[in-house]
Amino acid sequence: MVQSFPSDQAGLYEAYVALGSNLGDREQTLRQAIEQLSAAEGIQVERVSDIYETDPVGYTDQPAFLNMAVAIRTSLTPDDLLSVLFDVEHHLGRVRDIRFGPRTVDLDLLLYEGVTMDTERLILPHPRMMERAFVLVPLCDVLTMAHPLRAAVEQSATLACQDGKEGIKRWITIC
Ligand SMILES: Nc1ncnc2c1ncn2[C@@H]1O[C@H](COP(=O)(O)OP(=O)(O)OP(=O)(O)O)[C@@H](O)[C@H]1O
Ligand SMILES: Nc1nc2c(c(=O)[nH]1)N=C(CO)CN2
Repeated sequence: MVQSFPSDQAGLYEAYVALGSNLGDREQTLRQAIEQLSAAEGIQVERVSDIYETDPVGYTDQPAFLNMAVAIRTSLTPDDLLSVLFDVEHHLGRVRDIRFGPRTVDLDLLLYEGVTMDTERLILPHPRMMERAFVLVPLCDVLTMAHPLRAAVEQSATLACQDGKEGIKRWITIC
């Protein structure tokens, strides 16, 4: 089921995207990904998190990641937005082989307004976001104070970090 809620800017919806990279020049790749998102029709990048260096989670025999998140406004539907994320991954050389394995870049759609959906191609909110400090800590940077999920995200991020399962350190402060 898809639910949509009115946005405060006509025709533009608020969405949050997580980015990760652990192959090649990770920082440059993340910056290129954000440039490509900004250049895409129907997408405005509103806020950019700091970049964090994080221990690999899940499949651990791989290099450390750089992770970050962005808040965007978009006129695209969730499905069309996901297609843009796939295009950016493809342009930046993402090859899909090992699930949870190393990648030049990974872009996940975390939240799109108040939409909840569960299709074969797209699940919203992202099904694994609340258990991943490498997602939640950067997300806290770009969620506004007014966002209804902010307190829950902050609490989960704190717990995920305290558990000590995920080493995460601020790598570069963007602004
Ligand atoms: N919210 C979402 N954002 C991105 N991809 C999603 C989402 N929901 C479902 N998918 C689907 O998940 C599939 C696998 O995505 P991907 O290769 O990025 O997984 P992964 O990065 O290895 O693992 P994870 O999804 O846990 O980050 C994609 O083909 C996509 O269709
Ligand atoms: N630290 C970290 N670990 C991961 C990451 C990631 O982006 N950062 N992505 C994964 C697959 O989605 C699996 N594990």
